[in-house]
Amino acid sequence: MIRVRNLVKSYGGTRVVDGVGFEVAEGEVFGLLGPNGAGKTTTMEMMEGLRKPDRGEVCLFGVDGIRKPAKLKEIIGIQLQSTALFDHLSTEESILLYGSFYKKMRPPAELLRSFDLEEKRRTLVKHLSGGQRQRLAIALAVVHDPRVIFLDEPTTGLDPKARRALWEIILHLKEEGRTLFLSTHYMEEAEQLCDRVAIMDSGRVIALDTPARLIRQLASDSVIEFAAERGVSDAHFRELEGVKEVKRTDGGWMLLLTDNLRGTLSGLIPLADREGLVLNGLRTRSATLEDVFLERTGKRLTEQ
Ligand SMILES: Nc1ncnc2c1ncn2[C@@H]1O[C@H](COP(=O)(O)OP(=O)(O)OP(=O)(O)O)[C@@H](O)[C@H]1O
Repeated sequence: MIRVRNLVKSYGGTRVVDGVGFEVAEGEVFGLLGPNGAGKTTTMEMMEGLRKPDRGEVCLFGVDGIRKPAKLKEIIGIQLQSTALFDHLSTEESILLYGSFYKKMRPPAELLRSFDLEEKRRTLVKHLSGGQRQRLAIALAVVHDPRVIFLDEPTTGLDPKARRALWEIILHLKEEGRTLFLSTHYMEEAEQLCDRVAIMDSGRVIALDTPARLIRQLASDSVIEFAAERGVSDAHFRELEGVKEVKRTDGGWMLLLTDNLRGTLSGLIPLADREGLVLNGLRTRSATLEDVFLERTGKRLTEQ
């Protein structure tokens, strides 16, 4: 089990991690979800023994991560936001090199197979695609068969196909019984992969539960979005049947959070006619983790 208690880290008088704590069970996929700068990487690096917290406790499977960071090395695998790969080594040579850093090593052929890199065995790292590089970075993180794997925004910058391929790999690592700890700012990724998520904002955990329970706790189950137009006051929208909240995002969207999609829509159309609203980009969707973040912080996790 992983136990983190009251982690605190400041830079130049600013607390970037401000009393973070949670527990992660063995075999769980646990996600840290939050916008850029929320403190996800700093939290993870303190858990990995790479940064020293000002205060707090980290215990991973009985190892005190703060006092005994060297002991952590054999039980954790880390894929950093930009794992340093050697461009002039082949995929297989990279695996052999990283394996030589540890007491125990998984057979390279098995790793190449599970990460779908068999055909790229002799290919130099510099010739790999973004998705292949990322798969190699994770293969290198598990070369010594660790119990816990840390993945820092593993799919950032990948196209949807490569992202899905990586999700398969992450779920396979879970099936092998490993504990996975990942950070992401993609709510869909957190919903798909994580058993539980801690949502972070400004150095604090503002919500922690399974994605389904977090979404269920919302007052509204559906969202109506359209391009916001000036001139119509929010009060008009608040009066529509079912509307629980009205938000305008920095990106120029109007969001109506409702527990009665049909009722709100049937009031919205006549309102638009009356007020001369165009309702550009009108769409409806079920509530997501994005809305959990929005409800708790008043901000959007990712601007569209
Ligand atoms: N070594 C450092 N010195 C000073 N400030 C730092 C340092 N490392 C991180 N920070 C600041 O701490 C805050 C949290 O950064 P962190 O990288 O943990 O956030 P994050 O949630 O992982 O964001 P991202 O998704 O961008 O990686 C940011 O404001 C960042 O600028």
